[in-house]
Amino acid sequence: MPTPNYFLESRNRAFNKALDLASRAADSNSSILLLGESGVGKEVFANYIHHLSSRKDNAFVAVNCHAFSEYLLQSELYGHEKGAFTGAYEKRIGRIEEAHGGTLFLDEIGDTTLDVQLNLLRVLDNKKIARIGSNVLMDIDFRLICATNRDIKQRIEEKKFREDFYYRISTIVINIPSLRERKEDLRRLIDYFIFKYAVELKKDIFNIEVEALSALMNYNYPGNIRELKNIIERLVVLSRDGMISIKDISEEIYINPSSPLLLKDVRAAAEKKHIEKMLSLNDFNMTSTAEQLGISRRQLFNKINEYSIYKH
Ligand SMILES: Nc1ncnc2c1ncn2[C@@H]1O[C@H](COP(=O)(O)OP(=O)(O)OP(=O)(O)O)[C@@H](O)[C@H]1O
Repeated sequence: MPTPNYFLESRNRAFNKALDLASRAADSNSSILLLGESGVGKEVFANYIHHLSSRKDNAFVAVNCHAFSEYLLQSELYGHEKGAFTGAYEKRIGRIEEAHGGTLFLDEIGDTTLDVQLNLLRVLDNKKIARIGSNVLMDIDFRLICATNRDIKQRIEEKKFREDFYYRISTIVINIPSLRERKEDLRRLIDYFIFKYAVELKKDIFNIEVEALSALMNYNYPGNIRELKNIIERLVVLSRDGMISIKDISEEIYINPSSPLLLKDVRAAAEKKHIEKMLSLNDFNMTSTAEQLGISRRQLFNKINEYSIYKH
């Protein structure tokens, strides 16, 4: 198994508590339930736990339960014999069987049906499975880690989640905070992803414009680390002359700040964008740009200085 590549250093109390629980639980065989919004790194945590455990040299098998209909999920999990149903042309090993000796990670467990939950409960109790279309029971040994971004307690109240199954999968519950709740880690995560993509994309990145950094630091990241990662990849791809620029940051990032933006900052950002656009349309001719903007050349010159606008 290759060593996974992720950044788990943190100055946040809740995140460090989650890390501490994960490492203390890693070597037991107890079922772990990871809770947190989409994109906070639940699969990364599951993988981290697997690598800290004595099962690390065996498989880590991840299944996204949300990605399958109930029927296909059962076949994905248990596998099937040739001819078990129409379309089963070949024998197929299920994901649970693949996880034998290792770790099974069931993502979006909150989205499974009561039948799927009941079957899994039996497997956990009996430690045996049979492929669909076969009566042969096989002994199976895996460590279960589940994750969800749903409110499971509410699903139980709605009778959409079996309470007995919930207790079975949640011996250890780990809450992973959203990125908004761990702002103190944001700067180092930004640097981590810039470095990661600079290496991957073979681009030298020397600097990040102050405005770009401040926009990234103020955004609220509803998609959490997944969103941050995508934004930085895009910025590194688009970077020129080793510089990450505010120009490549989409508007959406300004309009969803985690803390309210001052009106003067919003005004300044919009003004800067518009001046840049007009300068570029006028091929950086100061006289015609100033004329079209309805300001004097001197005022335009001051704005260019104030907003650090460069000709590219
Ligand atoms: N600590 C981290 N270091 C590096 N990359 C990370 C980290 N946490 C998350 N990521 C990256 O962010 C993305 C989302 O992470 P992951 O799939 O683990 O989140 P999730 O909580 O399981 O999301 P979902 O609920 O949507 O399944 C992945 O590309 C992952 O590699």
